[in-house]
Amino acid sequence: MLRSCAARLRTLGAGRGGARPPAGNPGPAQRWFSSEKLSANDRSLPNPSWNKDLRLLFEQFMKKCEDGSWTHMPSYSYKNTLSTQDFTTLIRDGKLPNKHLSQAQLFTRSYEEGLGFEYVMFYNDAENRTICFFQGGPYLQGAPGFLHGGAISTMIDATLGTSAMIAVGIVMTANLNITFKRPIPLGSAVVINSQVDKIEGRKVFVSCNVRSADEKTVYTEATSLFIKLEPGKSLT
Ligand SMILES: CCCCCCCCCCCCCCCC(=O)SCCNC(=O)CCNC(=O)[C@H](O)C(C)(C)COP(=O)(O)OP(=O)(O)OC[C@H]1O[C@@H](n2cnc3c(N)ncnc32)[C@H](O)[C@@H]1OP(=O)(O)O
Repeated sequence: MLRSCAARLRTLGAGRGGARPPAGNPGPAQRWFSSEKLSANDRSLPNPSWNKDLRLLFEQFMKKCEDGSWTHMPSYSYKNTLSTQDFTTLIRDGKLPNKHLSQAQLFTRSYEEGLGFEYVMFYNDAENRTICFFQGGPYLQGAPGFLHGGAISTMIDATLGTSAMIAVGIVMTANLNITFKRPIPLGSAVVINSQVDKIEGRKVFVSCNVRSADEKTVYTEATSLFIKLEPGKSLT
């Protein structure tokens, strides 16, 4: 099952809004999410810290991958990989601190198993949607017993950013507007349901809500603007 989802994922191009790479010439989006070489380190698969709800949601959506309507997205810590090289090559910015880059890894994958961000994302091509199932661990506490607002904002940014990247290629967050409606209990599984609302030139408008696993409680709502990066343009 895992293999069939990964195979479908590899057919995704650099994005609907952008040009798809020619066959046999994988584009950057394929490399970020492809499980070809790194599957042993895939952090989006269940581990013992996942609670019952997170496992159930994962299993439900892996089943939905079987008919090709949804795609499971592998996820890695991106320690000094091709992905970050793609990014630095794209923006051609000599001022990037290479000394730190050698130690860099993806923020949301930098905690030990169960302590920080445990999550998995699935993507629906026809509906333009990315869904993230997320369980915040004990190191992400804000108010006692609840998830820190910055932690949920991080996962919202990551989910919306993934939606935007699938749509157009490499993007950065230009703005992110969040309404916190209810606090999220630490250790509970939540569903971040995002969609691309509109693409205007390099601007990608995306939105999401965050609900409890049973969908009864709406915790958070957000809208965001991502900008597709212009090759060769310095950002600093
Ligand atoms: C990447 C490889 C990793 C691979 C691994 C994969 C990992 C799996 C994925 C996880 C996903 C993570 C997602 C996290 C994503 C971040 O965390 S990004 C970090 C936070 N964001 C930043 O640091 C961005 C800082 N800002 C900037 O660098 C620049 O302002 C931007 C956003 C790149 C835009 O700069 P620019 O390309 O020069 O664009 P610019 O020409 O100024 O504006 C273009 C248009 O957008 C409009 N615009 C720009 N900014 C705004 C704004 N704030 N409000 C409204 N309009 C705006 C302009 O008015 C203009 O409009 P038009 O005149 O065309 O109508």
